[in-house]
Amino acid sequence: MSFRTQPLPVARLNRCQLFGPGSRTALFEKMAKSDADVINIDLEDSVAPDDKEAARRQTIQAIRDVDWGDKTLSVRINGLDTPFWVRDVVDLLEQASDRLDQIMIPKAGNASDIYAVDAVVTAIEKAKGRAKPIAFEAIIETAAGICHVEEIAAASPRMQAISLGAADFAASMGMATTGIGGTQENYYMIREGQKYWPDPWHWAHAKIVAACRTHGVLPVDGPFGDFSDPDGYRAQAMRSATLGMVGKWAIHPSQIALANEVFSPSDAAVTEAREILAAMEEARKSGAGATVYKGRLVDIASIKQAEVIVRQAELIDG
Ligand SMILES: C[C@H](C(=O)SCCNC(=O)CCNC(=O)[C@H](O)C(C)(C)COP(=O)(O)OP(=O)(O)OC[C@H]1O[C@@H](n2cnc3c(N)ncnc32)[C@H](O)[C@@H]1OP(=O)(O)O)[C@@H](O)C(=O)O
Ligand SMILES: [Mg+2]
Repeated sequence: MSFRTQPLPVARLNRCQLFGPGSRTALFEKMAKSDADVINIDLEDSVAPDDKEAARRQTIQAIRDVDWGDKTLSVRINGLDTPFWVRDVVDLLEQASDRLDQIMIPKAGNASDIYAVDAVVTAIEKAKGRAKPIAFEAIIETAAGICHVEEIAAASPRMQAISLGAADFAASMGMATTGIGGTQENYYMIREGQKYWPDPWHWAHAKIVAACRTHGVLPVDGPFGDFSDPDGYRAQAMRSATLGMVGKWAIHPSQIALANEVFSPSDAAVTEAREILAAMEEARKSGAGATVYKGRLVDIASIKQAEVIVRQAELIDG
């Protein structure tokens, strides 16, 4: 292990991030009552330009008036290339209550983008004496963002999560698809007349996980646009969980249970993880560094793998 140990991310559940436009006030109570761990009220791409002012005002009101329970409450501001983002940040910090936990920065391209938002947020927090510091999450959804994902993850102590925004990412990369997440029709291999569809987002997901784990940030899978395809959503979520992601966005309430299912370790997985830890403790007592568990090698690395599962289970059990 490098001398620089790997920091742990914030200890909170992030299995499902439910999105809803700040312009659709009728959804706020439904979002608050949902089983999502994180709520993202959107001021960006699900809000039409003419509705930006009203969406911002309605969102600030909802942060104050709606009972969001113990959810992580996050607002996606507009991109730094728009005329809206500064006013989004200033009004959220000056007018919304301390219930707001997090700001989501879309289309993050480099550390300077995070720095710019951090400078504005920090100044207003100091001016207002805000007790609870605002956390940040960023979306990697451009070619620049994936190239600079590590500096983005390290750009501020406020950084708590990073997601892949598949639609904008595909557009920025010039990918020949209009799909949002999941396998893509023309991205296949063929062998002996059989088609096999690999995951076109795999490399970006893996790069985001590596940057996040290096800097103690939660890696999260972004949207899956076809909410009439639960199997496709679940398959994408399971691939992301296997790669080390901790959750996935829901762009429709029907996706919440799917995300919670995939990103909550099964009872069998938790039992196995605890048994592996017990087997390794026995090995340690006998002075061994490796042992056999159900016919498989387990060694000190297996402890860390098992601890990931047990930690997640303990977060869920509260
Ligand atoms: C692409 C990436 C993104 O930007 S994703 C994030 C931004 N997008 C959004 O926030 C979209 C969120 N979803 C919606 O706005 C809606 O779900 C919908 C437009 C997709 C569908 O709405 P609707 O037709 O009203 O849905 P239903 O009739 O099926 O609704 C059934 C029922 O559920 C309630 N509902 C609908 N949506 C939500 C929601 N988001 N949260 C809570 N409740 C919701 C609806 O009111 C109905 O309730 P009822 O049964 O009580 O009537 C991008 O960044 C990238 O990848 O680059
Ligand atoms: Mg986007």
